[in-house]
Parts: sequence; structure tokens; C-alpha cells
Amino acid sequence: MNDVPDDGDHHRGGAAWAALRSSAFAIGQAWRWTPGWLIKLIIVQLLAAITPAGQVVVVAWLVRVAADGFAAYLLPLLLLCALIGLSQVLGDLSRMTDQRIRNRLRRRYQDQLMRAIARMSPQQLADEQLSSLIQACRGALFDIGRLVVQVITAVAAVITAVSLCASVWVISPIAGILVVAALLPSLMIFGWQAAMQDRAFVPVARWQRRTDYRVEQLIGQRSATELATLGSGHQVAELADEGQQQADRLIDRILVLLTRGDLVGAATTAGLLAAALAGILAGGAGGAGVSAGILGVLAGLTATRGAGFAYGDLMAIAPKVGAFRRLVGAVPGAADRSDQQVVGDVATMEADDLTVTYPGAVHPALDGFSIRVERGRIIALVGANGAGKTTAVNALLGTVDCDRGTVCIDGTDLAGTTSAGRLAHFGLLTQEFGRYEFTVDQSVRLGRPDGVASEEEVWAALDSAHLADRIRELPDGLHTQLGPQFGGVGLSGGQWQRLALARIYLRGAGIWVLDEPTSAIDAEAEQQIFAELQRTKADRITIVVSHRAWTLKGMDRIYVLDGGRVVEQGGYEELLAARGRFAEIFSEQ
Ligand SMILES: Nc1ncnc2c1ncn2[C@@H]1O[C@H](COP(=O)(O)OP(=O)(O)OP(=O)(O)O)[C@@H](O)[C@H]1O
Repeated sequence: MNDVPDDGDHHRGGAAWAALRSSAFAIGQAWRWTPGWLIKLIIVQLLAAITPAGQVVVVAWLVRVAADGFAAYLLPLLLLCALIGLSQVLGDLSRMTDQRIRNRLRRRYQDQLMRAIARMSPQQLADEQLSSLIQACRGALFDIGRLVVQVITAVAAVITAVSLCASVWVISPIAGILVVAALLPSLMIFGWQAAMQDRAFVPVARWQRRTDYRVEQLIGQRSATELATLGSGHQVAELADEGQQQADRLIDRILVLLTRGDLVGAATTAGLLAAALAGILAGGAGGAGVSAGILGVLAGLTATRGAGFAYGDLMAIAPKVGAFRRLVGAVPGAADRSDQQVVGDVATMEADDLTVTYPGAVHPALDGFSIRVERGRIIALVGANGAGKTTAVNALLGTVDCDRGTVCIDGTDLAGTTSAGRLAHFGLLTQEFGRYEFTVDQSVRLGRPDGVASEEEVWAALDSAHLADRIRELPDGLHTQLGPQFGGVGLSGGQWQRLALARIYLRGAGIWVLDEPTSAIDAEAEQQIFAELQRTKADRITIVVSHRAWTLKGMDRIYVLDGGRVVEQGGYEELLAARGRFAEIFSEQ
């Protein structure tokens, strides 16, 4: 995962340091996005934290004056009732405040994550490890939003234990110390459990991602229809279940360890608290001291478990927050978007000796690919399946790593340009174009990073892609919802492809790369679309990948690829006459 810098938390200062940094980040985010609720939560939790100690003091007072009559015990009794009532109210308030903070933060984190993903380069998006990390972070958003609450809860639980120690101390110093000492095993056990969970975090997410992908194939409209037609959906369902089983197996293994840890922690805590009780009884405290001491120790038991749990949870969430921060930090911020501004003015593009060998491959998929194209020219890359056309396109766009070679635009080597800056020169239509089930207008505007375009420009793009007539028929025109998933209007395969082409027209980049732009389009419309491409070619460089012979007739130059090398180049007639690879591929057409 080269693109995701590791902040080295795990190595430098260990889990505690990572937890501290993540906690500071979570508090900072809560302060930024929801300061009012954060302050309310701190106040509520602080009050709730000292209430048990108050109850111990009041119980001691109550038992001491119980025999002195109604007038003597009325006040402590009322106070005790008030404290009990208060702790209930504070508990409710705390839960409600938690919920609000969590919801607000989860929305903010989700937004940051989505925007970070939106800024990733195609290479980053294709990185398996990065994809797993994205999935892990997506699944952890709820937890990440919870961290600030757990930090405050952990601190509050420690305050409870310490204040209880103080109130029990008066009765029996040893018991007081043991109440606080009981914190230690809880913290250690829960911390260890968190480390276990952390180790399973990414592997579980990796299986989860496979499962999700398989489920998507079952429910996504295109694949679901194919699978239903083939009657093979159950095979994918089994694959999905298999992925879930793998994830569950990892979780089960962790749960066994967590349960063992729980038992050890509970036993140790109970032992220490039993010793505390023994300390109170052996210390010769009177009835009031014994009752209040027992109450304090029992409250201490709850507080130490609470502190341990909150601390463990905090330690478990901290690495997720760390991963989230690494992921969000791995892509340039919104302020750097200037390099995404589409570059429409390109005079020449020159590729020299581009060579690509995929990891694990023996031979290069692209070998010494060199071309030079000027504005106004329309060229074609042709070749049989696997000849290296897509690899050549990706090498030009910089979305695949090259062993060697350069791409220069207007004499400037693109090697030093950011991925976004490089892609800004191109309008790419791939065969895997998206079928975005948005409105027509929203779908076309995706052609520009800022989405800014007048209605006239959107219509002009649709006109050039030969889709405008179909859109004009629709009830809401440009604002018609598309696609079946949300009750929108259905389009044919070819119409979806024209919509994708309209995005490229609207984008207006200096270099157009069209990979089989009319593969789903009927012959008549194909002719019209190619005629339009020829008509409008003057202001740009156009590179077309095509398998259809007739579309190649109007090309200024055709490059024939075979086994990753350009084996022939020239005009259509010239190449046919040469009776070489081109003639071999297209003789039947
Ligand atoms: N990501 C990859 N990892 C490894 N090998 C790859 C990868 N992508 C493509 N290849 C291999 O590189 C070679 C060239 O593939 P490429 O996709 O560039 O061919 P193409 O000419 O575009 O084919 P088609 O006409 O089928 O789209 C093929 O042998 C292919 O199997």
C-alpha cells in the first residue's frame, strides 16, 4: 500500500501512543463539529462520575443518624433519594447526548471518507490493500464516531473509581486503595483484548469486502439479471456465504480469546474487591462504615469494569481512527483540486518507448510503444484481444506503472505531474463506462470535475452523442431520473453508452481516448457518431480503439498492435494493401 503513509504509531510508541493520538483527534473533531453537545456530555459524565462517591458519603451519614429519629435522618434520606434519582437522569441524558454526538460525527467522518475516495487516483482505487482499508474504514465509521464518547466515558469511570477510593478511604484506607487498584487488571485485560481485535480488523474487512462484492452481484441490476437468466445465482450466494464464513471464523477466534480475557479480568477484579471488603470488615468500622464501605466497593466494581470496558473499547477503536486518518491523509486535500481543471488546449502529445510489464508477467504487455499526435488528428489503435491496446491507453493516461518511456504534452514530460493533473488533459470513454442512475443532467455533468455547465452545453453534448432526441421525449427532460433502481426511465445499452459519450463531449478535454465508443450502438447511429467525431475533431487530439474495420477508414493514422508492439502503422488503404497483420485481422470485415 505504497500510497498510504503509515504514521508508524504501532512502531514508535505502541498502542498507548496510538490511542492517545486518536483520542486527541476524536476530541478535536467533536470540538470542531459539535462543541455544544461535547460540553454537555462532559458535564453530564462528570456529574455522573462523582455521584456514586456522594452516595457512599450520604449512606454513611444516613446509617449513622438512623437511630436519632425522623428529623435527623430526613435530610440524608432526601439527599440519597435525590442522588439515586440524579444518577438515573444523568444516565438517560448521557445516552441521548452520546447518540447525538455519534450521529453527527459519523456523518462528518463518512463525508470525509467519501470525499477522500473521490479524490483517489485510478491506481489507488485499484490497489487491493487500499480497497481493503477503505472497506475496513467504511465498516468502522460507527465505531470511529464513538471514540470521543469512549474517551470521556473512560475518563469519567476513572474519576468514579478515584472518588470512590476517597470516600471509602475514610472508612478503610486499604479498601480505598484496593478499589483503585482493581482498575489495573481491568485496564490490562481490556487493553489486551483490544490489541487482539485490532489484529483482526483488516483481515475481517478483506473477507467482508469479498462477501459484499458477491452480494452486490446478486442484487445489482445487470449482474442479477444475467445470473437469474442463467439460473446460477445460487452459486454466487454460496460464494457470498463462504466469504461470510471466513470472516465469521476470524471473529469467532477473537471472541474465544476475548471471553477468556473477560473471565480472567472479572476473577482478578472480584478478588481485589473481596480483599477490599475484608479490609473494611477487619478494620473494625462501625455499622455505618461497613454499609457505606460495602456500597462503595460494589460501586467500585461497576466503575472499574466500566473503566476497563471503555478503555478497551477506546484501544480497539484507536487503530481504526489511525487507519481512517492515514486513508484520508493519503489523498490531496480539496484545496489541491486546481490540478483537476480540465485542460482543453493541447497541441501535441508524444509518447516514447512506453513499456509495461504487469507484476508476475514474463513478457511486457506493452513493448516500446511510441506515437506522436497533433491537434486535429484522429488516430486508431487496433489489434486482436490481448494485443495491448488498453495497456497502451492506460500508459498514456498514467494509470498503469511503466517500466520505462515518457509521455509529453506540448513538450512537457508528464512524469512530474500529479495523477489528477495528468488526467485533466484527457477525456476517457472506456468500455466499462458507468450507468449512473441519476438524472440525465447530473449524469452528463459528471464529465466535468466541478460539474459546472449551462443547460445549453449539456444539450449540445447530448446532441453530439446523438441522445438529445430521446431525452427530449422524456417527461422531465434533463431532470428525468434514469434507471430502474429508483423508478427512473430505462435506457438501452447503446443509449447508456451515448450518455457516457455525452460526458466526454461536455468535458471538452484536449485529448480524447475512446475505447470502443460505439460497441453497444447500432450501425446507423455508429455512422452518425463517427461522422460527428470527425466533424468536431479540429480542436483536439482523438485516439480511438476499435475493432470495426469501417470506422477505421476515416482515421488519419492507424497503429496496429500485436503482442504489445506496434507492428504496423499507416492509413487504412495502405495497411490493407500491405497484407500484413492489419489485413489479417480485418480481411473478413
Ligand atoms: N492487470 C493486469 N495484470 C496482468 N496482466 C494483464 C493485466 N491487464 C492486462 N493484462 C494482460 O496484458 C495483455 C494486454 O492486455 P490489454 O488489456 O492491454 O489488451 P487489449 O488489446 O486491450 O485487449 P482487448 O481487445 O481484449 O480489450 C494481455 O495479455 C492481458 O492478459
